[in-house]
Amino acid sequence: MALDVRTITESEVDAWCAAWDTGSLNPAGGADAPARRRGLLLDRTWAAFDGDRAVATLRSFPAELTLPGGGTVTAGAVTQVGTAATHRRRGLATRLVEAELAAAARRGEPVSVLIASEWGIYGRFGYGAATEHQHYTVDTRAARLIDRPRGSVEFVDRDTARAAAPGLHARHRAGRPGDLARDGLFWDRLFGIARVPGRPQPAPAFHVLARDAGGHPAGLARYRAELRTEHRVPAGEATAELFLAVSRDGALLLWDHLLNLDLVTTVRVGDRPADEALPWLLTDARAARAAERADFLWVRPLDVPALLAGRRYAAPGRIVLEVDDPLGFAAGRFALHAGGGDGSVGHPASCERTDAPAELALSASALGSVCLGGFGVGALAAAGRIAERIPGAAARADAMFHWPTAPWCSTWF
Ligand SMILES: CC(=O)SCCNC(=O)CCNC(=O)[C@H](O)C(C)(C)COP(=O)(O)OP(=O)(O)OC[C@H]1O[C@@H](n2cnc3c(N)ncnc32)[C@H](O)[C@@H]1OP(=O)(O)O
Repeated sequence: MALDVRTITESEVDAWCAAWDTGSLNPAGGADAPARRRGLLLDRTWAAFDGDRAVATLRSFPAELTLPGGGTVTAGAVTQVGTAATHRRRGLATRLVEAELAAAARRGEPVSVLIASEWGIYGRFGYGAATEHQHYTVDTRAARLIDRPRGSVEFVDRDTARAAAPGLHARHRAGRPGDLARDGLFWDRLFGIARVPGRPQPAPAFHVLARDAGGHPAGLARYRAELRTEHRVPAGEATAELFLAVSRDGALLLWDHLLNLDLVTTVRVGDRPADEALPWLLTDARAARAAERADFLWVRPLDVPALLAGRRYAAPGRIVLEVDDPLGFAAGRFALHAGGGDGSVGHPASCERTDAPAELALSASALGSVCLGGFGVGALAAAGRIAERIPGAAARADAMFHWPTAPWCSTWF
């Protein structure tokens, strides 16, 4: 029987959730059926059907993605891609991804984004790894901050923290390429107000709000502590589930709080940027150990002019790019011209289709990797993933595309 790929109706939500549970190998997910319905946009919730049985899933939602320089584009954020083990390697995920990409292009979304469960899956569809993250473990006995923080930190209840979070995050993401806007449901789930389907309810946690010397909110952390001893010497661990600082003072205040918790000798903070400031805030950077640095957000360009003209560039310049895209969305030759502006947040740019000779040739996936400034054009060219048609073009583009703030997306979806 032919396998049908289409968006679902309201009456198919339970079947879709069950198919995702099977595809993602989670036998416990079904218990959360009502919680799962929240956040599903039916016209963006796809399934492959074998007869009337859903056997593969994919859904998306619109999310604002910050570009270098603070501009934003609407991204189609793709998640819950899964195929039942009985139906794998029959092209179902391919059909779902391609259907979603075509729909995203019709909706006018310049990019599609996702978090890849495995590196090897999504490059073939034109996605490229664009941001990185890493986890930190800090030995509080060795960690001393270089400056005394100015301002204050107070414990707040969960609802106060929940109320402060969106405003702080909006300030944070304005200056951080690669981050995504978060909706109310995201925050409700993070604070344990709404259930995260298929996962245990988060354990209760402490919330601290940092205020700068002027009394303005500058940071927010949510953390839990596990106390234990080694030979009756305290050896507790604190783990921050949220560490959101919008200024140097905000970061110093939150670190000062966490690193000085009595009975705690280890502080863990996950999902930090590639250019995390913590080591530079310590008198001994080795007190903070980074681990598991890895790709996080993958970007798939769909509308190249909208994407490239939406960001700012570190250096002025002109470059003609030839983008190879077997699916067609991003294919073509594009003239990018960056210049002007006062340079304080990079140079604005124009980007349009051109017949001029190409200077650099790259796949849609490679463009996805370099478009936020995290991975260098030079590095990809050296690896043979970007081809120079004119000597020196990669170095020129590298200087333009590089961005001083590493792209970072700490938003799991
Ligand atoms: C954004 C997110 O949701 S990430 C979550 C992704 N989902 C998971 O990891 C859940 C477990 N895995 C699965 O459900 C499935 O294996 C999927 C969704 C990854 C792939 O589903 P399938 O329907 O089997 O994919 P499909 O048949 O379209 O395969 C397409 C191609 O990708 C390749 N491929 C599929 N999975 C992988 C993988 N894990 N690693 C490398 N290549 C892969 C296939 O070999 C195939 O290549 P080919 O055409 O050259 O033979």
